[in-house]
Amino acid sequence: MTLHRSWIPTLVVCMALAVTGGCNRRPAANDPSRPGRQAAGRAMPPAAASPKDDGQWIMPAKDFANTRYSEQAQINKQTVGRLQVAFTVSVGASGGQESSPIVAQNTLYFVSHYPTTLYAIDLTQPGGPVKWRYETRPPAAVQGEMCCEPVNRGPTYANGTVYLNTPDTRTVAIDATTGALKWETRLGDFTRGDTMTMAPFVVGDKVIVGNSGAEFGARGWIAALNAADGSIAWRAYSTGPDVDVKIDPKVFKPFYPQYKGKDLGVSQWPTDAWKIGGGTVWGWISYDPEQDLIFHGTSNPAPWNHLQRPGDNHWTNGVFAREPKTGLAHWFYAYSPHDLWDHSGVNENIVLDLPWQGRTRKVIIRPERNGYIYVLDRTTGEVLAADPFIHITASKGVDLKTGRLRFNPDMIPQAGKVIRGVCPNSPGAKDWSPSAFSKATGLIYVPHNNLCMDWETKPVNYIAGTPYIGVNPRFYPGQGGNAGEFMAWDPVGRRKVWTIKERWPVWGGAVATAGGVVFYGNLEGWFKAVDADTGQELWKFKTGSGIIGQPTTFRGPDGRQYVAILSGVGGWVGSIVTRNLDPRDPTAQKGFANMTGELKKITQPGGMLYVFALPAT
Ligand SMILES: O=C(O)c1cc(C(=O)O)c2c(n1)C(=O)C(=O)c1cc(C(=O)O)[nH]c1-2
Repeated sequence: MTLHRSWIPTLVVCMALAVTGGCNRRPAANDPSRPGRQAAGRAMPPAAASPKDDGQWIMPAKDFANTRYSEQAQINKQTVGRLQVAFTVSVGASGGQESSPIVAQNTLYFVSHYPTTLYAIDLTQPGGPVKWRYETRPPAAVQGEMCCEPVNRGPTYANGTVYLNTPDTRTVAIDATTGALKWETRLGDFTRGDTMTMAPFVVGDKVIVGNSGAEFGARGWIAALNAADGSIAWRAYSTGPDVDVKIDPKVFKPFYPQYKGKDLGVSQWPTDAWKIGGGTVWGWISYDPEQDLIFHGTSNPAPWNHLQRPGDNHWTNGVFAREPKTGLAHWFYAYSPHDLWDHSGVNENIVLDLPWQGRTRKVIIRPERNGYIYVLDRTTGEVLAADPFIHITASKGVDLKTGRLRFNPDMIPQAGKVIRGVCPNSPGAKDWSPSAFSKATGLIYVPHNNLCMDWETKPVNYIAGTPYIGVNPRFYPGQGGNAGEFMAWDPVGRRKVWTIKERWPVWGGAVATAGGVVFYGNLEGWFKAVDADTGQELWKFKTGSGIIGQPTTFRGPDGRQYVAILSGVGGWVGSIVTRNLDPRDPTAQKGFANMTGELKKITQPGGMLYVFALPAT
């Protein structure tokens, strides 16, 4: 663990006070439950987007603001060392387990890797028996249509219904009590590379979902289904004419001039290339109830080989603010216009009110794949800051006047040349693995990577339903040799506060709690609790397989606090293990096999839910 210099005095004081538990008590002014909390000089989500914790965890990101913060504090810095397994449940499938275990009405729900089964676990009974399971049974052929394994990022709960997506593009609504199917809606054609892995996001009476498949030339979209019957309320594409993108000039007011003009989703592409141009919506969605706007990312343009698609490739690799009821876009910002490196822009946008130059700004904060942590004004899409959080060679910063990423001219891929030392690589400084924001510390906890690559472009033809990439990449760890990190970032001071170096990319999510503890897992299978202020390791448990899941924490029917995590290596980073790939081809696993051969010796496939609690007294 590396502690940044400015925090060393605090740590020394903390260590001196440790006997009295001094550092665990926050000053009253910092109490997140205190009225007027926005004025405390630290970032804070708006109360409507992150209401007081009721002990449940009904959506993967915990709340509309995407904080992944729990006010449960039974498990805290003093007690966490006594955490033990309360029960385990087999997932019934191996392959990457990315689902969050969500909790509503004394039932825990999660979705397995393919064959994508939804489980309901009874929390009122000892040992967590399975109440019911719902098998979605996607066709086996879909497994070959997914870039990074047929993973699933979890179910979501609203008003007595559990919603999930299937790899073959169905959104399914299940009665939360009985496990009976309420409705299912098919949204695409997986034989043409249209698939789904993301967790649905419910706002009011709309279930909002998006597709995967940019690596197969799928055209990206986000859609809202009516919760009552699954009918499609609207669908907005990430490429093509304004009418398809749901851009209406009367409503769409982007901050920067490069987003103004008619049908830029057509003109910023070679003829017809937008039809197979990616921009899928496979990541996280957040919501600001004050403005009644959702924020969602769009993935990389297809193919990865940028020589085949001159132009800014609107509206890929950016973030849209949209009305949840109509889908109409209010603003857009592109993190990586004319993407060079598969810097798929779908990471979480955490909704915060941030003290900024003497006033409070309404922002979203976004740790981005290209290596910068962005602060955007969420009312306009203006970039307030874009600070690097890892060593970057691929670009030279973001021009805050124009909002444009400044590519490093020495690194621009050319035909017939291998570009070496590109940092970050294509999974980026941070892939989908979601961060947590703590209302207690005001810090953002970011699971991320430290990876670089060599990149060789080669022409590729589009053949529906087959990979459409056009690059031979080769990945390796970045500066220092550690391929992953887990860091605490101060959004007000705009600096790393501490960081924990991990040998492998950190591919799972994080949870922060009022107990001053942060949880995350690593690819070796260790599930860890660290001190939210200092990063000091407080507890760890070795699960049966590498962890790429999202932890959650909740209050059980017995009044005790529980922490849940799915273990099960896989996803892009772990498919060398689950698919038993041959590491002698350095470009296999889309470049990862060059560095993940050893992972096969360290962990094995296998899916298991682990639920931890303090010993009952
Ligand atoms: O552009 C896309 O459509 C798309 C989809 C997915 C996915 O749905 O899993 C991933 C990616 N891209 C991607 O770029 C990526 O790094 C990635 C990692 C993973 C994973 O589960 O480990 N999925 C995906």
